[in-house]
Amino acid sequence: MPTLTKLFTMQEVSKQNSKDNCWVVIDGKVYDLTLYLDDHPGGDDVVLAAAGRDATEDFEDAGHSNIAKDLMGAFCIGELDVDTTSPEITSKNQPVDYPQKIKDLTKQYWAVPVAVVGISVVVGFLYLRKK
Ligand code: HEM
Repeated sequence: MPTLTKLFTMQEVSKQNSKDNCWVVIDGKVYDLTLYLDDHPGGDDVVLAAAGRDATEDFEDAGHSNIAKDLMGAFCIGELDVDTTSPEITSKNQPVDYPQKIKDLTKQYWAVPVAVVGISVVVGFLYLRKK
C-alpha cells in the first residue's frame, strides 16, 4: 500500500537548522517548529540548539506533558526516511551468512533427499521381487 506520508532524509533535515527554518526529528517523525519557536514555553533557544537533528532525547529529557504531546501533531510534516539514514542497518549492506543460509535451506528441504532415497528403495525392492 503506498502511503501519503512525506519522507525526509536526515541530510534534508540537517539543512533546516536556523530560526527561519527549524526542523527537528522526534521519534522518527519530522517536525517543522519554525512558527512555534516564539511560542514554545521552554524557549526558542533549546529548540534551536536541537534544530536540524534528532531531538528525541532532548524532548524526552524535558519531560513534556500530554498537552505538549497533543500539540506536536500540528507541526509534524512527515517521517524520517530510515533507509537512507542508517544504511548500515539495511539488509543490502548486511553481510550474508552463507553457512547459516545453507543450514536453514537444509532444514527446510530435508524431505526431498529423504523422499528420493525412500522411493529408490521401494522401486528397487519391487524390482527384485519381480525377478
Ligand atoms: C513538537 C515539538 C514540541 C512541542 C509541541 C513542545 C511543547 C512544549 C510545551 C507545551 C511545553 C510546556 C511544558 C509542557 O506542557 O510539557 C514545553 C516545555 C519545554 N520544552 Fe518543548 N516542545 C517541543 C519540542 C521541544 C524540543 C525539541 C525541545 C528540546 C530540544 C524542547 C524542550 C523543552 C523544554 C526544556 C521545556 C521546559 C520544561 C520545563 O520548564 O520544565 N521542546 N514544550
